[in-house]
Parts: sequence; structure tokens; C-alpha cells
Amino acid sequence: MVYKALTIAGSDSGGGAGIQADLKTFHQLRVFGMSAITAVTAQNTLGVQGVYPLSVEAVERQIDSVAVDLSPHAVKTGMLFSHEMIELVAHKIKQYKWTRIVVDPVMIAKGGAPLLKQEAVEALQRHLLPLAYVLTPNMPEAEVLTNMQMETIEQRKEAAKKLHDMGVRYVVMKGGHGEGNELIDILYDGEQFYEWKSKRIDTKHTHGTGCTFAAAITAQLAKGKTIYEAVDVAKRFIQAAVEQTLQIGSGHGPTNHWAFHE
Ligand SMILES: Nc1ncnc2c1ncn2[C@@H]1O[C@H](COP(=O)(O)OP(=O)(O)OP(=O)(O)O)[C@@H](O)[C@H]1O
Ligand SMILES: Cc1ncc(COP(=O)(O)O)c(N)n1
Repeated sequence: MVYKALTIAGSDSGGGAGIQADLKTFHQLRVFGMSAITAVTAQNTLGVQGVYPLSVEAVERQIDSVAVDLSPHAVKTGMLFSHEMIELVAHKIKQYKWTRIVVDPVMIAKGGAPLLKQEAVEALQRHLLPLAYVLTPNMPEAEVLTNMQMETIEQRKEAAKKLHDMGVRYVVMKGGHGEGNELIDILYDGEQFYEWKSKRIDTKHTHGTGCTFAAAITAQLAKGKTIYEAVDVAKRFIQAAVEQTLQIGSGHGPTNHWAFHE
């Protein structure tokens, strides 16, 4: 059986985040990767030098081409940039009756460059969250989506509940932006909370951690794994990828997509 996953996201010319991180992660987890590119970014380990969105029509064509011939088992969304693009993606998810949808609500690159227009946040809440099987916000993204504070674990759990009430099936709150030496990622399934704790690795090479983590979840869901199994593998994947970074580029380097073996 060949498992297939589609990523609808932005291209990172530097290869560490976005479409490139997604496809490398799919491949490493033995899932055939396909893509619909929403925007081309000129980017490296030093930052984002340019953002060039594609037309809604160009993205629609890419999604249709994949959908009619290659039927993905799971779909991930990353940088969507505008409300028009979000509306299109929501429409296509419904049209093709895709259910295993992982929404990574990418808003800002690590260096601060906006990857989602401010006015598009409402479209994300209204159109995409109700279709999300899994939502993977980092702490600043969860703050924007819920208007709640994320300082304590309790506050993060309250925010997860709110996101679940907004229509998300499973909420995975990433803990990379937390304080201290311990990182805690939280999964909420509407009834219970599950926590994955890990040691924070002291490195500046964390470009693309969010994309890679969500892509690993997507790959596992494409194989028919449960959300609990998927988050478990994704957590081990990202831990290995950050532990064994490649030390390339002079800024915030990429993670190592070769490091994890199932
Ligand atoms: N320094 C680190 N050491 C170990 N794990 C990390 C580190 N930084 C992030 N992670 C893990 O990587 C995953 C992504 O978390 P993070 O909160 O950094 O996402 P993100 O902010 O969306 O990433 P990105 O910077 O790509 O946007 C989580 O599982 C988190 O625990
Ligand atoms: C095209 C694209 N998509 C997503 C990210 C987020 O990743 P990061 O926060 O690690 O820069 C990015 N930088 N570029």
C-alpha cells in the first residue's frame, strides 16, 4: 500500500520550513508527498527576503490536479497568507470530502515576517477551524485565535477547550515558545488532555520545527494511525531532528529531516 499526503503551503527556498519541510518529513516517514504551493518565499536561515503569493486560480488548479488523480489519505495546510486562499482551501476540502485535515495555523516566521495577513485570522476561525481534524497552534498562534493568555499550562488547556468549541476535532498545543527547560505539548480530544514532555534542546537551529512536527502528524494519519500514535511519532521525530541539526547557514538553521527512523 502506498500512503499519500498533500501539503497546501508556502515554499521556503531555504528548504527548512514550509512545503520543503513537509515533503522531506513525509518522505522520511515513507509517505508519498504531494504539494499545492500557495506562495513562494525567498527565505534562508537569516530570514524572509520576499513573499510572492500565487493566485487563487493557480492554487485551485494544483489542488484539483492532485485530487482527481492521486487521492491523498491526509492533507496538511501551512502558510495560506490571505482570506481568499483560506476560503478556497476550505471549499476544496468540502468538495473532495477530505476528513484527515491537519491545519498548522502559520502566522509569523521565526524572524517576525508575516506569513498570514491580519485580516485573514477571522477567515481561519470561521472557515478552516471547523474542518480541522487536527489543529497545531504554537503559543502565539493560539493566543491570536482565542484571545486568551498562554502563560500557564492551565491557560493553555482552557485555550485548547475554546479551540475545540470552535470546531476543531483534536487540538495539539505546541510548547516550543514556553519558558524553562521542559517543553510540554498538549493534546486535547474534547474529553481529556494528554501531555508530551521533553527536554528543551539548547540550539538556535529550530527553523521549521512547527512545519516538521505537523507534517509528521499528517504522515502518520495518512497511514491510518490514531491521533495519539501520530503525535507520539511526531514528537520523537522533531526531538531527533532538533537534537541532530545539520549546522548549515549562518542564522537559524533547519532541523534534520533524516534523523528519525521509525
Ligand atoms: N529547542 C527545542 N528542543 C526540543 N524540541 C523543540 C524545541 N523547539 C521546539 N521544539 C518542539 O518542536 C515542535 C514545534 O514547536 P514550536 O512551538 O516551536 O512550533 P512553531 O513555533 O510553530 O515552530 P516554527 O518556529 O516552525 O513556527 C514542538 O513539538 C516543540 O515541543
Ligand atoms: C513558507 C513558510 N512556511 C512556514 C514557515 C514557518 O516556519 P518558522 O516559524 O520556523 O520560520 C516559514 N518560515 N516559511
